This record gives sequence, C-alpha cells and structure tokens, in this order.
Amino acid sequence: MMKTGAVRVLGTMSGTSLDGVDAAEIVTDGVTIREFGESRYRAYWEAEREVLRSALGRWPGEPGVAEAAAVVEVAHLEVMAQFPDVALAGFHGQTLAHEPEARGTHQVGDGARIAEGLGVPVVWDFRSADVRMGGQGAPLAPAYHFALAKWMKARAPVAFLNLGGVGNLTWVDPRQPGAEVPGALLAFDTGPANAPLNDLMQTRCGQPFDEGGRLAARGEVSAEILERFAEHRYFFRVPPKSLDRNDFAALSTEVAELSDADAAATLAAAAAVGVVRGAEHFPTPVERVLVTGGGRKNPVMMAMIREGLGCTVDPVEAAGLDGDMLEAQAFGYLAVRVARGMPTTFPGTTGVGAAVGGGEISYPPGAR
Ligand SMILES: Nc1ncnc2c1ncn2[C@@H]1O[C@H](COP(=O)(O)OP(=O)(O)OP(=O)(O)O)[C@@H](O)[C@H]1O
Ligand SMILES: CC(=O)N[C@H]1[C@@H]2OC[C@@H](O2)[C@@H](O)[C@@H]1O[C@H](C)C(=O)O
Repeated sequence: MMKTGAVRVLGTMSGTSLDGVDAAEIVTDGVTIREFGESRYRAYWEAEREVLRSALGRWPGEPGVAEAAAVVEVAHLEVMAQFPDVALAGFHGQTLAHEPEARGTHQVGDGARIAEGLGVPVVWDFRSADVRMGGQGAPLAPAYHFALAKWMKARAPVAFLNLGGVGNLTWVDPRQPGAEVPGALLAFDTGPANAPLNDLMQTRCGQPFDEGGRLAARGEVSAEILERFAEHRYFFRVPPKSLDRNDFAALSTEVAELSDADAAATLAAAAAVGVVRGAEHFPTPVERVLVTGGGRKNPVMMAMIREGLGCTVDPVEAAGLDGDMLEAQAFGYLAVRVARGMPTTFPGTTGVGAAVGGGEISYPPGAR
C-alpha cells in the first residue's frame, strides 16, 4: 500500500483511434486533484499503426497479438522514460477487442514489463476485474470526471464528452460528496466518433483523419442513412453501455456509395447523433457539455453536436483543462485509486453490481 497524501503519478493512454500514446503527470491523492504536470505525446509510426490495425478484434494468443503488444510496450517505454519524477504510473495499453457480455475485454501491453523498464510500480489491466464482476469494463474516465467537476467548482450537473475513436459521455452531479455515491455519475459510450471517419480518410484519401473537418464541411449529409442510423438498437439501450471500436462497421459500408465529402459529412453527423441520442438518457439536463479528445478539433462535428444538444458545448480548454491529455491524466488518477484500494468503477459508470477497484499492480524487480 502506498503512503497517504498526494503523489506525482504518470498516466498513459493509447486510444481506439490508434494515433499514438498520450502521457501526462498529475498530482493527486486519488480523490482530489492537486495539480497537473508535464505531458508528452508519442505518435505511432505508420508501420507500427499497421501492426496494431491488423491485430484489432483479436484475443490473447491469436496471430499478430504478440507483435501488437511489443509495439505498444516499446512506444510507451520511450515516452514514459521522459518522466523521471513520478512515484507511480498508470498504463492502459491498447484495446484490441471489447465484448464485455461475451469474450471479455482485451488490452495489450504487459504492465510488468513496463514496471521493469521504468523502475516504478505500474498499475495496469484496469478493465478486466469490472468485466469479471458483470460490468461493461468501460468507460473508466468517469471517476476522474467527477474529480474534475469538483476541481472546476461546478455547482450544477455537467457533462464530459470524449470524442476519440469511439465517443463516451459522462453526466456528473458535483453536488454529491463522492463519485461512489449513487446518482453522482451516469456514463456510457455514445457511438462511433472519429474511427469511421479516420477509416474513410485512410482508404479514400490516404490521410489519417479529416483535419479541421475540411472534407466533411464540403459535403452534404445523407438524411436517409442518418435517419436509419439514429434508430440503431444501441441508442435504445439504457446506460451504462459500451462499444468496441468496430461495432458500427456497417455504417462504413452504408456510406460506400457516397462521394468522399458526402461520406465524411454523414460520418461526422453520425458521431453527433450518437451524442444527442445519448444525452436523452441523462437523469437531468445539463447546461454545459465539455468536450475532450481529438474530435473537439473538428468544427463540423462540434457544430452538429451543438445544434443537436441545444446547450453550451465547449472544448474542455474553456474550463482550463487539456483536452489532448485528459484521458492520460485519468489513468494516472485511477492508478492512485487502485494503489490505495479505492474503487474505480460504479453501477452508474459500467453497470457493475457494486463498486469495483480494477487493476493489477506490478513492481520493478526488488522494489516491493
Ligand atoms: N485537427 C483535427 N481535426 C479533425 N480531427 C482531429 C484533429 N485532431 C485530431 N482529430 C481526430 O481525433 C482523433 C484522435 O483523438 P483522440 O486522441 O482523442 O483519440 P483516442 O484517444 O485514440 O480515442 P479513444 O478516446 O476512443 O480511446 C484523430 O484520430 C482524429 O480523428
Ligand atoms: C474498451 C475501451 O478501450 N474503450 C475505450 C474506447 O475509447 C472511448 C470509449 O471507447 C471508452 O469506453 C474507452 O476509453 C475511455 C478513455 C474510458 O475508458 O473512459
């Protein structure tokens, strides 16, 4: 068990858009946020990304998984070694597959190897325990969103939206004393966010993403595809609920006949529809949605979300936060909670029956 009081911890996240590794320091006791620290980003090389892409959907022991794990470990060690002052690290790894109701959840990268390479204890495998206990194993950032709402001194319910490869939305009631209090949080994945758009850009234009939403801005949304999409059974499921990166692969097939610009506009609109349908599940309306993740840099997607929600929708920077690093900070925060035996998921965030502390701790040789 770690000493009490705030510690400087490093959190890392390699997200579903497969762009790279985010690493960020935070100083916390696992409840309140004392301060934010340095952060760095390490992009995957195209060859590395290809290794990861071809391992998507695979489970332990299947072809390509060991290679993907090696890519993830090397990239993380490279960036994590640049933070010599941390006492602990949180390592999410890379999700390859996620089927919480069937085969489980699969993140690659061995935390024990990271601990050995780094020389500090590493918390990892954050999702498995929650899934074993009947939870969705995702999203995990909500406990951190609760701490952020307190840090911001929010006085009324607020929502955090992450527009990564997949989208996820957290409704937070900051008037509650703690994240573990029933009714403090409701969280779920909204639907596809950037992943289908990235896949389209890669296949049709040889580019990793639609920079500034420029292609989508020139297109027209297919009302027919969008209306069908809005009636997807996922949106009728009561949250908590979570998604795998490719759960909406059919959407990519549906836009196949459209022009590049129309397909991009329709996929951006689909991301927005997922958010709007998701917000219908909020226990009470919110006045403000704070957006993190790369999608906040896509003005077309942001405008569509604003129009659909009809409330203030701002990048988290408007609240003094770093939207590129928020998920990485979350895994630092969660690492401290795990190291101190505190829960990381709750019935309102993953649907687990009772609060669970997910995560393994690996120590560097001789450090225990
Ligand atoms: N300037 C930009 N214009 C448009 N889109 C952008 C821009 N910058 C980033 N993005 C989009 O955001 C994506 C990266 O977002 P982010 O880093 O939040 O995803 P992630 O962490 O991999 O995903 P997840 O949160 O699902 O795990 C890029 O792949 C791209 O689609
Ligand atoms: C299984 C998995 O890796 N899920 C990711 C993914 O990316 C966004 C969304 O889907 C969210 O559920 C989660 O990541 C965020 C950081 C989370 O767990 O909070």
